[in-house]
Amino acid sequence: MSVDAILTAAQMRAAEQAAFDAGVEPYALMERAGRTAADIIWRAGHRRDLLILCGPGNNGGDGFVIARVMRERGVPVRVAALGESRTDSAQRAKAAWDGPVEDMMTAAPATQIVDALFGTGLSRGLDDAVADRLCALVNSAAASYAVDLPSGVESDGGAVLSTVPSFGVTIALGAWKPAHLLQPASELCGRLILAPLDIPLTSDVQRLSAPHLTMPAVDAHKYSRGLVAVVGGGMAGASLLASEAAARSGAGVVRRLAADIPGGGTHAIIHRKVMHADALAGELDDQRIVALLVGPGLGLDADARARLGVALDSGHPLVLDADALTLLGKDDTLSIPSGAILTPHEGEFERLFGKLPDSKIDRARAAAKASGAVIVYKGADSVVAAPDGRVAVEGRASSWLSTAGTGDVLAGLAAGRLAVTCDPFRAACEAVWLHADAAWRCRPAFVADDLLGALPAAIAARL
Ligand SMILES: NC(=O)C1=CN([C@@H]2O[C@H](COP(=O)(O)OP(=O)(O)OC[C@H]3O[C@@H](n4cnc5c(N)ncnc54)[C@H](O)[C@@H]3O)[C@@H](O)[C@H]2O)[C@@H](O)CC1
Ligand SMILES: Nc1ncnc2c1ncn2[C@@H]1O[C@H](COP(=O)(O)OP(=O)(O)O)[C@@H](O)[C@H]1O
Ligand SMILES: [K+]
Repeated sequence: MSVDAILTAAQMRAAEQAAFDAGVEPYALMERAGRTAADIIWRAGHRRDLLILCGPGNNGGDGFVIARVMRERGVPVRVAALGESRTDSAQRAKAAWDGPVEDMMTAAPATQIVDALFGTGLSRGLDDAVADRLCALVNSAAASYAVDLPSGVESDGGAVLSTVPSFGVTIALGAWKPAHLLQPASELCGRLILAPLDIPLTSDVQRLSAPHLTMPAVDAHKYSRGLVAVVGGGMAGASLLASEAAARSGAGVVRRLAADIPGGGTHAIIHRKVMHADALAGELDDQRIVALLVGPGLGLDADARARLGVALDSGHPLVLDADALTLLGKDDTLSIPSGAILTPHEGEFERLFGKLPDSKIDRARAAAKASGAVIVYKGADSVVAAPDGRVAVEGRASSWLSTAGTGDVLAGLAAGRLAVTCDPFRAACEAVWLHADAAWRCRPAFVADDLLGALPAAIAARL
């Protein structure tokens, strides 16, 4: 059973149903969910007074269980409901709570508030008056907890369907849901805590987990650790950042192929002067290259187009970023080689694949399937998708990453990890993780260059 699995509402319902079919009693599962959530709230809030808001479905049922368990522990608990409990389990949970039930719309505030109004069953936004009341109660509390999901967020896509306050903690029941990691919902969840329910889960969508990296082999040499080639273009800085990241990624050699030779920078990077596409073809005729990065600073002119064409024809495992993606998006004669890693941001993604429907996870997966490439769909939430359907979601990167050049660092890192692992999906996942970790290590207001210095520590932490 994976602690990283991300399930849609339908998959979660199917997992619950499978547990019921295997003999688990539905109400026993609600008791388990409520007790586990209560333990988490107890550890965070102790005996501070608590108001629990219970909705009409099973999320509300969880709320009644939490109320009973917390009161048994001596916490001053009040319960306020929104409508009548409609499911058998929720009715049982309510019947087991022998205290008063207030009306949510008139209940007085409390030091701690628990939102057990709606979870994965939400079908539309909350009515305005209910959403406003939820916001007022959460905003006036010292601590707030959302049970499974903040009420008003759409579980599968992370959309916000009505006004939703920011919670201190969201307790994911049984498994992560896409909304815990996808924006804009993720931002409103606060700290994420998983409450395991011990039921079998299956999903090929996972929360991006910390990679297990290894030291170079005892008999490693620079070529056995992988030669990365980086194709440069009109904007030197971008391919330099990418080359520097590749050089700190664990790869053995980095060779930058561009028309300029920079004066400074890391001397370990080999710069080869390549004035035109034909010369590039000659440089790429080297079987020791195990990862080739094209795109950062490439440019969009005819020469850039010609360099990209040569790179695509080279047969080397590719990482395509930035201008390479823009050129691919507008030139029908170019096609995405299967097995490549593509690292589009939102604009590049749309230029390449059009406006696809559904969640960011669905869009990334559809693009990976259609192109045969690994897609790193970047942004405040980054989704890595493989053509075979595997998906990893990184929902919690530092928003300070939204600065020029950080994407070039990611692309270089992806090329470096590709050279080390020879596995595009794994390399992409490792790169996204290390990039996000390096960003946290840089704290606020860093520039892309600062990420480079943080990469060795990010790697060391994963050995
Ligand atoms: N099956 C079970 O026993 C378990 C369920 N779990 C909990 O159950 C939740 C899912 O339960 P449900 O499927 O009952 O769904 P919810 O409790 O999320 O809500 C569903 C109910 O709300 C109504 N509704 C939806 N949107 C509304 C809106 N905007 N305004 C007013 N009413 C609205 C629906 O018609 C339905 O009656 C999970 O999020 C989780 O908290 C967990 O306790 C695990 C065990
Ligand atoms: N708000 C944000 N929160 C977290 N990460 C972000 C945010 N905005 C951008 N990023 C990350 O920063 C990087 C930016 O890449 P990109 O848009 O290609 O920039 P550039 O081309 O300037 O290098 C990506 O890894 C992206 O996922
Ligand atoms: K909730």
